[in-house]
Amino acid sequence: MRQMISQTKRWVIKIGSSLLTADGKGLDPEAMSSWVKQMVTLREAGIELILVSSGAIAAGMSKLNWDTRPKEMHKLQAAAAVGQMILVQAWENCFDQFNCQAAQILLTHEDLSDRQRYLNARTTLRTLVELNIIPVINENDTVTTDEIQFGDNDTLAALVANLVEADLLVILTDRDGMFDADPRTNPNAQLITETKASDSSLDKIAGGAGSLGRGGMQTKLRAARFAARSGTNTIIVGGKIPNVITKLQHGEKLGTLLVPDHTPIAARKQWLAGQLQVRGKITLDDGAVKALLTRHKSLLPVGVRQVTGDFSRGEIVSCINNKGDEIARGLVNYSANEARQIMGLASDEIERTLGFLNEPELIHKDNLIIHELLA
Ligand SMILES: Nc1ncnc2c1ncn2[C@@H]1O[C@H](COP(=O)(O)OP(=O)(O)O)[C@@H](O)[C@H]1O
Ligand SMILES: N[C@@H](CCC(=O)OP(=O)(O)O)C(=O)O
Repeated sequence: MRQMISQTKRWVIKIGSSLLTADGKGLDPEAMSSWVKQMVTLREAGIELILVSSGAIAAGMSKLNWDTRPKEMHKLQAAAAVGQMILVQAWENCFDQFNCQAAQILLTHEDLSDRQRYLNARTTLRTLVELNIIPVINENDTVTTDEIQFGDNDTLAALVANLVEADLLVILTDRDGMFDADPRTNPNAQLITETKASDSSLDKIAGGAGSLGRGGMQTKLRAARFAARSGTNTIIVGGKIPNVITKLQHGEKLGTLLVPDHTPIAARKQWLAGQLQVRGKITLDDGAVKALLTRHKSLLPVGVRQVTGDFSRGEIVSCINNKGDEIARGLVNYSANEARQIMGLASDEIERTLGFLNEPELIHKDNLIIHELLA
């Protein structure tokens, strides 16, 4: 299986805060330079590369002499604003040493949730990669709010992997990979070398973050599942292992490899599945559940029993069965109020009831993603 890694052509490499900062004492330029050296070699071997780098808040905290991570959003944002400059300068210096060009991209959730902005981001990234420039991505922390932030860069890296249809997502972190228990609390924990990203037994063993990072193993596992949607393999691995990137490229069995078990889903559905903000819920009757899950049909108003929440046409809603389990998610063709008026009706009654007809379906099958493909 690891030999397959040496055949891959497009990688997203994510480096976490806990790794980038030498124990919270600012950035670790030596480590950064060593990763850059390996990335440049990878690039020279014809592998396209995108870097997702955390560390702005940690670098800012160190510059401001703050010992503990603040809880308040505005202070985190101030630290990120200070730190992002330091971070990107440090990367620029490293890439410069190896005569390699890099570019900064700061993304917000909205850049990936709006279809037009998603397409723009994809084109820009592709252009940079074609120009042999290595994009260095971080979340645009200074302008995000609680509700819309990715929060952890594991999720961001996975959505970027979906965006560019990467073959491999490498998550470099401060542990050698994912262990069968949190190694902070269990010294006998064993490294998991390879499994399916969908393996549900992993849910129990992936714990939260250390003091600097945001997500811990939980968000790395979620990221691997997101990445699996575009057929992307994920390796969670220790960034301090000497020449770790080069070793992975040569097929060495390091870290935890999480493999997808689905064939890649179409780009539009990938985009849909990556949407984190659900605006409402639609409860389906049993017939509609079956039509969606087994016959891959569109959702018609006739199969709807209840509509909860306040959403507009074009927003994302969750489809639930009568037990409240989510079975699908999709882009809705009618607002919540309109959906309430037409639920239970045949499609040819929509126009008579509302006075207009957008579409005969409440959610078209092309805009619907069923639960097995959701995280
Ligand atoms: N099962 C597990 N295996 C490995 N590490 C785990 C596990 N559960 C929780 N962790 C914690 O996750 C931390 C890495 O995540 P995090 O602190 O968010 O780092 P990063 O900044 O690299 O994203 C590790 O330091 C470890 O303490
Ligand atoms: N965007 C933030 C990263 C958030 C974060 O802590 O992410 P991670 O260390 O990857 O869990 C920053 O640059 O500080």
